[in-house]
Amino acid sequence: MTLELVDLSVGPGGTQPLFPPLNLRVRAGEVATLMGPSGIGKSTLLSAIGGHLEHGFTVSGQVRLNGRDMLVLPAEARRIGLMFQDAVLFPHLSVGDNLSFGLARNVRGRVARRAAVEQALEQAGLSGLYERDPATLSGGQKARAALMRTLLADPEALLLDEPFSKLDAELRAEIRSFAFAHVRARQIPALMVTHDPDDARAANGQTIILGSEGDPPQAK
Ligand SMILES: Nc1ncnc2c1ncn2[C@@H]1O[C@H](COP(=O)(O)OP(=O)(O)OP(=O)(O)O)[C@@H](O)[C@H]1O
Repeated sequence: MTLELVDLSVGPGGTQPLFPPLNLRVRAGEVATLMGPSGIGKSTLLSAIGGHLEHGFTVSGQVRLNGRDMLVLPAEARRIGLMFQDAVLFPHLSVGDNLSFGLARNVRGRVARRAAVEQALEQAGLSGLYERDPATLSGGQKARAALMRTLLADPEALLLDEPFSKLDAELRAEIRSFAFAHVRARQIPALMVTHDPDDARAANGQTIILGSEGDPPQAK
């Protein structure tokens, strides 16, 4: 699986794009890192790729996943998973029901769905916590559960928007390697926005600096 961005640019409609057209090819199992000054448009770019661009923004160029053009598809048809720093578990659902919510629709039947969630909980080191109230989980457990919920949808690419920035240093390293290990095991391409050079080093893929050609970020 490969994620390709071809001359991709994004901007508020009717004005200059936020950054020069971007060309990028992220290979299967690679975590590519996207860095750049605040306000340059990193999160907006991820939203365009995932299909969650806010009203009023326009996108030009192409997003190709396994050769298929994504920009013509609605977000739910793109099979692109998103993990961001404020990813929270739904407070009114148990931990297991949170994961079940993410589970791909093609897993049918109560028993099969329960088994898939139990297996995911085990992979995330959360065995036995199906019925738990998410509020009672530790920060690391919550982060692993949120990532598992995203992965259970069986995405063909993963977008990470500063997903570790609210975790302390030790947890950050743990959750980071957990996330990257899953990207490698599933052989999906991943694109991560971060301000932390340690994240980029750990990702060990390409690093793209938006706005590195001297273009000033747009005024906020
Ligand atoms: N809903 C919105 N309406 C209008 N402008 C917006 C909206 N969301 C973002 N912007 C503007 O678009 C530009 C890009 O924002 P974006 O959040 O993508 O930047 P970023 O590079 O991810 O920044 P940071 O590193 O601070 O998260 C900024 O100038 C921002 O003010």
